Amino acid sequence: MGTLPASAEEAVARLRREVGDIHQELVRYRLVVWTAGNVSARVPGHDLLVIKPSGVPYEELSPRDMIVCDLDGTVVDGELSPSSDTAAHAYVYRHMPHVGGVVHTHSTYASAWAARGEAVPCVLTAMADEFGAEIPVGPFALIGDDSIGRGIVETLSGHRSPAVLMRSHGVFTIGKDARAAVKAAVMCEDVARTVHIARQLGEPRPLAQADVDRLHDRYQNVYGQPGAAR
Ligand SMILES: O=C(CO)[C@@H](O)[C@H](O)COP(=O)(O)O
Repeated sequence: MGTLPASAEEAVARLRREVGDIHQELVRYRLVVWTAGNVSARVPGHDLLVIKPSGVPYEELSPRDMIVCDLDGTVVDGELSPSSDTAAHAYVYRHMPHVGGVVHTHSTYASAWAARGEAVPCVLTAMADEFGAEIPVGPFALIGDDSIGRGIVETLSGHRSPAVLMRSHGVFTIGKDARAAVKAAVMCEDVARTVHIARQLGEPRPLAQADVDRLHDRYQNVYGQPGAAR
């Protein structure tokens, strides 16, 4: 096991609290059952990430349980085993330097689209706002090496969406920080549900690309309070 640089200790302590606490949002928004989801955050200025421990019930998570890993997924600081998706999170951080947070869930409606290997079409203004496009499908990949991370990066690189439906598996989202990635996971499940319901009654109508662009620009740059997180 490596050693945690002294220069990272303050940021790690903060991220252990934030990452531990934000897992409750997965429960609150019903994105997970049992322990089937995880959140990580990049440690700014360091090739390190903070991620939840594998298989620990969310109600038992505490800041000291959070694991610090390097961007190869090797544990640097922590007593427990890191999430089984650590390799995927680490791969994303290595190959997408703008990403500060990664989330994985098996949320029901989004995972149903993943089971069909079908992208969620951009047919709602809320999708244009948050995703700026369809929510794409990534390749089927087995857990245990860089396959899932590679599929996430190959699908989302150059794509507006912060969410990808990994075929036959579930949702991975990215964001500038863990909160942004969690929000993307919440919104992904919401629109996956709405579009699924719409499709039971007919074919949803597509949005014009120009309208998608305008809506996305407004939401990403104007919506909410100046300087506040969206
Ligand atoms: O999809 C899988 C396993 O197939 C994982 O995402 C688990 O569902 C969550 O694993 P931990 O983060 O608790 O290790």
